[in-house]
Amino acid sequence: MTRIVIIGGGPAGYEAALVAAQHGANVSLIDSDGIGGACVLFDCVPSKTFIASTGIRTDMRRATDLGISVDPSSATISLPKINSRVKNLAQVQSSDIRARLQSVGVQLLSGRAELIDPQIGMAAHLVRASLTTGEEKTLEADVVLIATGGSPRVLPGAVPDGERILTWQHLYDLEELPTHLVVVGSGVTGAEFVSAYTEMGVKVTLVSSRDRVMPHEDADAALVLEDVLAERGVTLVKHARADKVERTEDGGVVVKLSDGRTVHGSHALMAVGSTPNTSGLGLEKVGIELDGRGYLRVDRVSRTSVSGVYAAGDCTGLLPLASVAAMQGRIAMYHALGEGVSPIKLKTVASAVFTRPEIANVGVSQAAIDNGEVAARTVMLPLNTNPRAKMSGLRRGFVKIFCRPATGVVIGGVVVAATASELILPIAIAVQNNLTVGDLAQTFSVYPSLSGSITEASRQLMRHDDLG
Ligand SMILES: Cc1cc2nc3c(=O)[nH]c(=O)nc-3n(C[C@H](O)[C@H](O)[C@H](O)COP(=O)(O)OP(=O)(O)OC[C@H]3O[C@@H](n4cnc5c(N)ncnc54)[C@H](O)[C@@H]3O)c2cc1C
Ligand SMILES: NC(=O)c1ccc[n+]([C@@H]2O[C@H](COP(=O)([O-])OP(=O)(O)OC[C@H]3O[C@@H](n4cnc5c(N)ncnc54)[C@H](O)[C@@H]3O)[C@@H](O)[C@H]2O)c1
Repeated sequence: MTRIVIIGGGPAGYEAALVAAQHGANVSLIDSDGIGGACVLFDCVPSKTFIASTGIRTDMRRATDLGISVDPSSATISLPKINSRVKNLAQVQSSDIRARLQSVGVQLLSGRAELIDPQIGMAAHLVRASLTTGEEKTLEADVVLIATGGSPRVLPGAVPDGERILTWQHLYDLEELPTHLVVVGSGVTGAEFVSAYTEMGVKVTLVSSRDRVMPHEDADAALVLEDVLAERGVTLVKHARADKVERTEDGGVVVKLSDGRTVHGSHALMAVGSTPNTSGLGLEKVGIELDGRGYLRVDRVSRTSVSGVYAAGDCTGLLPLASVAAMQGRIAMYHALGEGVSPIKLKTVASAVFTRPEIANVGVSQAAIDNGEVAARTVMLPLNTNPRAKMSGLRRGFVKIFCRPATGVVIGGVVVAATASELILPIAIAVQNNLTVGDLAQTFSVYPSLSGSITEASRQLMRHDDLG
């Protein structure tokens, strides 16, 4: 029986453990923070739960347009109740995963793990688990999976104190909403929290090192979001690199920018990226070197350079998404256990930014098409032409679809809509399965529905030769 030791219990680790145990391996999983990892306990799941509460306020604000008057400012927000809901849901999710792992026979250990091979090049590896009980346990493994995730990046001049200078992991401990939140960093994390706190009625300033929000996302989508945020009163400070964040005498914070400007607020949320959890793992004991940014290098089946040692998830820096982490973990186990496995394909990964409106995408990007990397036919259909959007009072958003010029095969798309994270699926299915715009166009969509814009956009993209 193959002995597998997994270090880290986030999506990469727990999905790998489930697959490996179901394929008959003897699996031990060691995690220092709790089953579900940072994803379930501190990052993805809590943020989306919090955003679900803020969405109620968005709907209240928009209700007036539909003829129902509710005053969002008179609605009482109980932050302690929202926070305890966030934390309870995370714990429940963690317990559910724990129960599933136990039901398939995975041995769960709570503590920190490191490799302790006595010499490089051993056929089997040794892992020492320093358990939270104070005991130490040494496990022998034919296969080790490192799935240790990442942690919020800390700027030397802006060390979070958990009270006023915060990482996203501190937000659910606040007893009151900030009066003026300064969000430093305009990546996906920053954008999601700017949107969420703005919808809660909090004054928000966004400090962006670039000239726009979410520089890595679709530029048209980012523009829609910038418009919405400006309309909601968000101040965007562009080309602004934060050097320091300090507490002020009045109890607030000041963000000091590298060009001498300052931004004052009641709280600062540092959303300046993450760093991989790859120190203290004993990697030198097996002969693994990290890349220049501290990530573990892996190939498309999650192998490191050392036989029997795999890595998956945010510690590899491949694409920091829960879905990708889980897939990397599963692929590692299929490969290690000799099952047939296809290398991971990032071109088919669908992802979403949970702002209001949401932004979702899959496949090749508009930027890759515009700069000539990929040849494609493209269409962008504004949502305000969609009957269902009009009925629901949705003014903003669009559907973009990209297809191969000759064959009409769908290679990517972007959706900006309140429910873009759901609407992206038909395009993702098309990309994954090499379907054509003809296939999408000939599919019945419900009338009236937002997904009707996907079939309509596909029709607009069809040429006579797509008709088959
Ligand atoms: C604010 C935020 C929101 C996000 N929202 C989304 C989203 O909506 N959708 C999405 O797909 N992705 C989202 N992500 C990204 C997603 O959370 C990560 O991609 C995902 O958590 C990666 O999973 P992982 O298994 O690699 O690591 P993690 O979830 O970080 O888990 C790693 C675990 O390993 C443990 N560990 C570390 N070192 C050791 C050690 N030496 N011994 C034992 N255990 C150890 C850690 O304590 C942790 O529990 C979000 C990220 C952030 C920051
Ligand atoms: N909904 C989701 O799926 C979701 C949500 C959050 C995060 N994520 C994942 O996590 C990844 C990382 O996102 P992120 O936003 O946490 O990190 P990021 O690294 O993408 O963005 C951090 C931003 O902070 C800026 N920055 C860095 N130092 C700065 C400084 N001193 N002053 C001002 N700005 C500074 C950077 O230029 C960058 O734009 C995403 O690409 C995504 O894969 C996913």
